[in-house]
Amino acid sequence: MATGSNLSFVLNKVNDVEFKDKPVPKLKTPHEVLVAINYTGICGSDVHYWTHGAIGHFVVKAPMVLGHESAGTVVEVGSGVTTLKVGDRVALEPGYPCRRCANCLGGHYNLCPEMAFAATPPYDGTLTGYWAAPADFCYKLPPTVSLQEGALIEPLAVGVHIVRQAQVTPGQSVVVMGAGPVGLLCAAVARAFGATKVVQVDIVQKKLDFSLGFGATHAYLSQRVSPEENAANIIAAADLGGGADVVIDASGAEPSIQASLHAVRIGGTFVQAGMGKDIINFPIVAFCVKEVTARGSFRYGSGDYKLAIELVAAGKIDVKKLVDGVVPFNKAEDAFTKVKEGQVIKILIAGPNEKEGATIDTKVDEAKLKEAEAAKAATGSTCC
Ligand SMILES: NC(=O)c1ccc[n+]([C@@H]2O[C@H](COP(=O)([O-])OP(=O)(O)OC[C@H]3O[C@@H](n4cnc5c(N)ncnc54)[C@H](O)[C@@H]3O)[C@@H](O)[C@H]2O)c1
Ligand SMILES: OC[C@H](O)C(O)[C@@H](O)CO
Repeated sequence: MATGSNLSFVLNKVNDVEFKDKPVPKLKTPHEVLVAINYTGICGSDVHYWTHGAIGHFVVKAPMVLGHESAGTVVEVGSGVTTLKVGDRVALEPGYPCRRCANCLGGHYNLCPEMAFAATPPYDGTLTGYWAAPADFCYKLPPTVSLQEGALIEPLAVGVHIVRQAQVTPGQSVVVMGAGPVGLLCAAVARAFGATKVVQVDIVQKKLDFSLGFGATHAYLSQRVSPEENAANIIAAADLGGGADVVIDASGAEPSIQASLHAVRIGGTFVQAGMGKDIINFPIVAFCVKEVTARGSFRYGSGDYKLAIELVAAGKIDVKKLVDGVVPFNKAEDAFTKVKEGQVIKILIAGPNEKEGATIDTKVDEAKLKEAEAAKAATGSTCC
């Protein structure tokens, strides 16, 4: 049961946020659980809604709670829930599809037109005390994965989906345009999938310096030259021969999308994940004569959260390295400012019922950890 406050971080309108105590949500079906939010990361989209009030046709027309990168602890379970119990620590998948349309039934629920996604207007987000959600969209964290890592499963699942769209296989070369959280995670996932050369590209040197200790094997600082020249430099920097097997755009920037089509090899794959300008100039002839396979990538779908958790549990991706700090709930606006100013890669906001100033995650249960290690030794599995 909920025993704390349901203080929420609400965006009223552009550059106008406030803390509001809202009623604790009620379970709407027997298949839902109530989760006390422990930690929430800030996504670029949260900051964009705060500073611009809209992303594309999603417009903030009424006050909306921000946040969708969260992990928490189950405090109540509906009568039909068999997979979770009170006390379980979970990563929240924050978008709820209709489960009935052709996309949902065809296995692509992330493309559901009826998707109710947290902190995408008109739906409230997870920077709140308690969150009611379908149990099957709450993923139990293995004892070896902390709640702070749990809050990073959402952006990692974005990276997993992108690299799956790219169909990266062992031994391939991958170029990732952009070294923000999404690009960094794409590079790390590509390495975990067996890519042997992963080139991170950005316009900010300090982001590239970080990338080399995270997922990338090579880094390239994009220059103010033509896209063809930047592509040639990328190819030379990592000795990619005729070009990269896969190029992922995680920047949304027009010059980087153009360079992508010149950096990919003949017959290679290009995935567009960055979301910048709606309309850009695209090097259509390079795309055509190389017979490039091009795919989009949107959020995450079947199996992406599960794999993201596996990658963290197995020690393949150390998401903690992305976290620059943890702030108490009442410092949420400062945290948003730090992200807006580019001072941090990721900053976590503790839930309103976490101890004031909580900066250290102590939620790993030692007994459960030993139990899991024994199970892992017996089965080779890393999952809960
Ligand atoms: N497809 C999806 O489901 C999905 C999900 C989350 C985010 N996104 C999008 O993915 C992109 C990355 O997200 P993020 O949170 O990492 O954002 P971010 O803004 O932190 O990262 C973008 C990076 O691109 C770099 N960049 C800008 N111009 C560049 C250029 N010409 N060449 C190379 N790099 C350049 C920036 O310096 C920055 O580091 C954004 O466009 C975001 O909207 C997409
Ligand atoms: O991680 C998923 C993305 O941040 C969301 O799609 C965002 O744009 C909100 O709608």
